[in-house]
Amino acid sequence: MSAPDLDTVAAPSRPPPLLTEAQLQQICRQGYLDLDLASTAVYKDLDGLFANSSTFLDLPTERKAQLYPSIPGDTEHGYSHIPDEKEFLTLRYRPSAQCTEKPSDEEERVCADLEGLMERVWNDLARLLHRMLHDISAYLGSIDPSAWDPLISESLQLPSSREAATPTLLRVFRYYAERGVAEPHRDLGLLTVCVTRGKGLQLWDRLGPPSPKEEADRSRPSQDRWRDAGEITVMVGDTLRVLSGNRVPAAAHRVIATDKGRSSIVFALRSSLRSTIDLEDFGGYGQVKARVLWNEIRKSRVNVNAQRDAREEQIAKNRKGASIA
Ligand SMILES: O=C(O)CCC(=O)C(=O)O
Ligand SMILES: [Fe+2]
Repeated sequence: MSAPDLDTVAAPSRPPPLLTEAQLQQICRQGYLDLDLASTAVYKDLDGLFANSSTFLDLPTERKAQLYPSIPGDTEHGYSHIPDEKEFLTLRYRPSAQCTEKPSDEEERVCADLEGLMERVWNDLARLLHRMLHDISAYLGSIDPSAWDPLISESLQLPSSREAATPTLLRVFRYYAERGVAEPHRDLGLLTVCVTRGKGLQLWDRLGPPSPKEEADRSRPSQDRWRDAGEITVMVGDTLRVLSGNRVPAAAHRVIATDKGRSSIVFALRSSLRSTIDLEDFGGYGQVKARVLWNEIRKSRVNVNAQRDAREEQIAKNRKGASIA
């Protein structure tokens, strides 16, 4: 047989899979997956971001809040401080300089480095998760791998303004020693990457063998299925669970307090609220507005990063029926 004429051979319609069969099986059955990114460019940027965000978080609280103001009660963009628990900086779009007190040269340098790194990490992790969504769809067979494109195309690069933003976010956390926690929950979006320095993040193992206590009392699952997360974990969120027709579970996780405290970088890829989702592309019927789906999933949830009194109020409201998530 003669060699094919390469000029006439069509390029493959999508890249070869990033995840192995075993990794796809793991994430589709367990809802989470450890990733090794040590040899990739984004790993260096993640290291840089840990160092740089730590310099930023060492600034006085008042300065951090002035440099990256957040809307009161809204933890989804800007600097947030939960007294005695944790602090974090969230970006959903490129921040505009709006600091009322002029930044010092040193602050300007720290913020410019921080924003540059956050933008690079955003773009790289968005690409990685986009590719994972393709792989998961091809693996399941019921979802058109390109079905995700209209939901996430606006989130693949850090949006340039608040108007262009979607719910997708990148966040750097500092959990205080002995106090920093996040209650057990599932994320709302499609896929979340958690990069962790120090122990504290734990995932609920749906598949592990039952403990002797569970064996003894099968009606009451025990608490010992919490497993420490590895350095980089990708977790399934509830939007992906719903759009997969419950074929892929969302990962239950929590952060427990540790004596040293902990730092983490979290990138949560979530659907744009402007699209209409064609459920036929996901193996279902009809259409749903992305905003309606988002609101349904968010209903009765406790925002684990809200101020303590807001969380307690939400938990009390949900006490009859809904779970913390
Ligand atoms: O800090 C982390 O690694 C995870 C935090 C978390 O689960 C969340 O903010 O949803
Ligand atoms: Fe989470």
